[in-house]
Amino acid sequence: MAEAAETLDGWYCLHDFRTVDWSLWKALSDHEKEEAIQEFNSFLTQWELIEQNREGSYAFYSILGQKADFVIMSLRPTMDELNELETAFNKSKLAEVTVPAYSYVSVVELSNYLGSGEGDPYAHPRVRARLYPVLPKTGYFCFYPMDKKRDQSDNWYMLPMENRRELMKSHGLIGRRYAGKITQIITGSVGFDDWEWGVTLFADDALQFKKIVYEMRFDEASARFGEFGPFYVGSLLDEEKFMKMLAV
Ligand code: VOV
Repeated sequence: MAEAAETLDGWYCLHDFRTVDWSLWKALSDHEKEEAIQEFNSFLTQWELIEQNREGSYAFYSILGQKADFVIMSLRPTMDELNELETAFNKSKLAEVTVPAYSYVSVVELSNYLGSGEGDPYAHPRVRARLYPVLPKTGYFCFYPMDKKRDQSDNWYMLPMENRRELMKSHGLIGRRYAGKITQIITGSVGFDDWEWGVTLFADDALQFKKIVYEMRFDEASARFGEFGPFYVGSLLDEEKFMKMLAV
């Protein structure tokens, strides 16, 4: 049996994609619309406070195309907290006019392919900053789930550790060329959701998503072993932009 990579696991993660039912939204009175927006803004204030207290983090983006209208990505120390957050939103006035479009459950993950360093990795400030991150508020967001292949001839899980390490090293070198342009959050989802990882990318130039994903397609770790789910891409939202989006 090939040696399993060891993972360091950080905050739990929920990507919650919603579509607005515009007919329902338009049918609300101005007062009801105002109430729904105020209630949602109070969620945003809560999430910001939690982020400032380093008890979790969030990202709020509109989604381009027909797959969804917006996404709330949330990080919390436990799945229970994510469950509470999701239920609280579901009970809100705004949720009444949205339809669930897609969701993804995972946990922030780092592997030991490129070494685990000295001592307790969970005590290391640089590791902690990656396992318990403040999600960037860049202009653009991209999310997709992915697997590593388990075919007869190309089975990632049957490769010796040493080979996988070499492949991840090459993957990491490509990634490093995007330093300052893209921040990646890799979340593991084996046992939690339908794919093995969630890939969330943040950038101020949306074109960099295309560039990195394309470049990685030529790298063996992705070229031979990567299998990909649906892609979601969109722009940063805040109270003001969301109000503009909802204005009818
Ligand atoms: C933005 C840049 C970037 C950088 C610097 C980077 C670096 C690294 C390193 C150093 C490592 C290994 C150690 C660790 O930290 O876990 C990883 C790990 C991983 N990556 Fe990555 N990745 C990037 C970006 C990046 C992208 C764009 C993708 C999607 C691939 C594509 O084809 O669409 C991806 C995927 C992954 C995955 C699924 C894993 C886990 C694989 C596993 O088998 O465990 N990743 N990644």
